[in-house]
Amino acid sequence: MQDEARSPNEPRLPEAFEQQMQRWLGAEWAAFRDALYHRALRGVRLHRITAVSPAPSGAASYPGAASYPGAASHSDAPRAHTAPGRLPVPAAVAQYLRDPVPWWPDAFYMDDDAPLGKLVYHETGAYYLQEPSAMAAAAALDVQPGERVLDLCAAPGGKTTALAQRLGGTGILVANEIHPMRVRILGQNLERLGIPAVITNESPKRLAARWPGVFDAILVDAPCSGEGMFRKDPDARTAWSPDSPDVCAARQREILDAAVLLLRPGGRLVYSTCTFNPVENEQTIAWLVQRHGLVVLPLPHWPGWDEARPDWAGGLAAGEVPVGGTGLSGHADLSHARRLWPHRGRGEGHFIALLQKPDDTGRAPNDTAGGGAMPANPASRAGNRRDKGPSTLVRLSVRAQREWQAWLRDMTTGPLPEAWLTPRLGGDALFTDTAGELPLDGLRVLRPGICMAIQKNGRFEPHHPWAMAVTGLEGNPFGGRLLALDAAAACDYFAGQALPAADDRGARGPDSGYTWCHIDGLPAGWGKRVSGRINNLYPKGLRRGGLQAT
Ligand SMILES: C[S@@+](CC[C@H](N)C(=O)[O-])C[C@H]1O[C@@H](n2cnc3c(N)ncnc32)[C@H](O)[C@@H]1O
Repeated sequence: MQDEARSPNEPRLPEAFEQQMQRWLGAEWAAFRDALYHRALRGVRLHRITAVSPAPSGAASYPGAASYPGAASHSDAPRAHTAPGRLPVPAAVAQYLRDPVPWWPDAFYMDDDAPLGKLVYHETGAYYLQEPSAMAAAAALDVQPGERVLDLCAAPGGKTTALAQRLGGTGILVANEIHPMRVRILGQNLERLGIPAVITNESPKRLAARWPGVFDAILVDAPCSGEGMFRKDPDARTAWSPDSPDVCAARQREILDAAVLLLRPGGRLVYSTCTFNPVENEQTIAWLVQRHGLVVLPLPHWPGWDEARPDWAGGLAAGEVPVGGTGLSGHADLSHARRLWPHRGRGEGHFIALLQKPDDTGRAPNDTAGGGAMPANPASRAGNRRDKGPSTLVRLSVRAQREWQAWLRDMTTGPLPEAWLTPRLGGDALFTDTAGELPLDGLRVLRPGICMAIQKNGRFEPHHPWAMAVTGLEGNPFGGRLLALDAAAACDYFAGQALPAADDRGARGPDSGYTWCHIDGLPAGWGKRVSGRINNLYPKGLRRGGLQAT
């Protein structure tokens, strides 16, 4: 339960942290400290499913429906929009949803002990578990359909999945992560949620050299000293040292230098951290404004979104008491940025600022139209050469294209997305062309798009991410090849067990071949019907026992 005090055995807050926060917060210190010794708040963002009704009569019911705290006072703010094609929230999930999170549609608080991470529906990408304050950064960027969007520090991918929801499959989405292990987790999460993104494993500096001025909107969810995670993650307390904020601030500024280069004139940048220290927050934004001439744009006042502190932007020496009210630095527009405090709102500690890059005339316009010119792509001049690695994608030969489309016709029914008909080849894998004109050559690319199939011994084999790219039964392209699993059978499937071809646990399907396995239209993965049984093609690395049906 969210207000229970934490166990006394957990590590204490670092003393130097306590001292500095006490100096900054003054009279508020006691409330702040008290909040940090309570449990963190938990949240969930629905992805393939919806609990927000398009019409009042169709409303899915959830226990917290009557108590949305910001509904009355924020009715004019950019509130929920429903995504067409989302499925109704299953009862097994609905029972755990509590109050809506005001700043993101179809996002909810949940109890501390809600087992949503262990339900089979989690493996279908029906939702993403995310702490409520962490949903604020993507809300602040307010991505529009068709935009070119970059998530520069993306792993494990929570915010990328929110940005993708706003794009709805339009535009271009690049998720970058510098860390080679973390980029794999990012890949798994995006695949589970069926997100068509280009995933790169690069330093921001190298991306900036390759893609200058390309993006309409960039999220820099910066690596930080993590003070805002102290109550969610006790390890964050032990990892912190008094030097952490300054070390992180230097790294954040390098990342921001690159982000500004990547942004088109007039484009938007959200900078966010999960820490309290002004050196990583107001002072970094003040530095950014002075160095690159960006303008800080106002953000909404959602419940618990406090104005940032212009009076903390002036460069405080360790132990220095900030001068309240008057503003040390003259960056009055820093109050447009927001601080989410654990003792004032319902979430963990975060900082978010929305900035705009001036256009070519030096002004910061409010236009959102059009991206910058794409840099030249040497790969596109390379013709139909088959290079190694997915960062060099080539068109299929005429013959291979014919074979692919014949196989695709056999696998599917009905009209297909253009991207499926004309995939690109990267090594032996066929990917949807998610990057468009964005040149990928010379970059470390984990996935250039959705991997639909692998070419093996002159044949095609469907690949797991393709199964996850589809939601729903109406108009389902795999219409002749469906296998319905009930939640109990899905527990077996995700654990890697072979499924009987037609048993009394709800598994039904066609007689032969590749089969799209699902739970009420939520994707699970591929199976292959062979000699009266169904081979389980769920990837070995993702298999998980002990999942729950409810
Ligand atoms: C706060 S986390 C991102 C969380 C992610 N946006 C999400 O919502 O799931 C910051 C990320 O920045 C990455 N990072 C660390 N150093 C970096 C650097 N020098 N440049 C770019 N990214 C870096 C970390 O590996 C980490 O994954």
